[in-house]
Amino acid sequence: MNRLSIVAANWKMNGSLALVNSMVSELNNVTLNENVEVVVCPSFPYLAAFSLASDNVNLSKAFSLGAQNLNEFANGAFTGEVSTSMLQEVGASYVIVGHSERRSIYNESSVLVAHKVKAALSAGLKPILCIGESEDERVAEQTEVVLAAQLQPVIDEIGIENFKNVVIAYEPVWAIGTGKTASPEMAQATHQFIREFIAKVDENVAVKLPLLYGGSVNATNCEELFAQADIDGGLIGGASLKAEEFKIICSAAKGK
Ligand SMILES: O=C[C@H](O)COP(=O)(O)O
Repeated sequence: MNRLSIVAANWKMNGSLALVNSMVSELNNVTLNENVEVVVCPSFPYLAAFSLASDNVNLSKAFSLGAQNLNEFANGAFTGEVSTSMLQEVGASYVIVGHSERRSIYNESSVLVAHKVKAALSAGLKPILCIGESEDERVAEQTEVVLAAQLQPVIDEIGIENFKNVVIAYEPVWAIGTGKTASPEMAQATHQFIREFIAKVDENVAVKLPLLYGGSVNATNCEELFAQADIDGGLIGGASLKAEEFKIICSAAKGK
């Protein structure tokens, strides 16, 4: 099938220059399976340092740099914001968009998320588009409705053909940072729904789309999760800050 698997580290508002340097040298020793890419997304101030440290050790091209957010405008009076060209200039090639923490804490709507996805793509950055339901929504059996409502504005904004440069991360909100991972079967069923949702619009795009799982992935549960037919790696929070554990997770990913 030849579908890329991706393990993406979302450091959130954690980390330090020391972690950047130690992580780069640890990652330099990881053996990845074929067709696997690892993306590290530290906070904005550490992007350039990560780039430089990777260049210094000549880190394999299978390791990429990503940002955790972007502004949808090219430049201007947006204090505290960061543009796509700035991200590119410091070496980022991916950017996380629509993480549930941005949606809930910073009130980012699915329409704004769609604009950010478009801005990322226009600048040649690959968006890692996060979608996921809350615990109440799952209990109310609204998961599929919620996911469809998060995906549709992006499809409308960028057109399905542009999903060939998009990565989707399914992260059930109730599993993020809680230690409550979705069971591999539950995660697989939801990933299958997402792939079929995209396939209804374009089957070729759906087959190649990397679908990552996020939510309390760790060294113990990663193998079983990544073995599921529609799970193409993970978006890793807490466990991505511990080099030894993150290395195990990276090695568990296999291209499909
Ligand atoms: O972006 C990463 C996710 O929010 C998962 O975080 P976690 O692995 O700490 O649960």
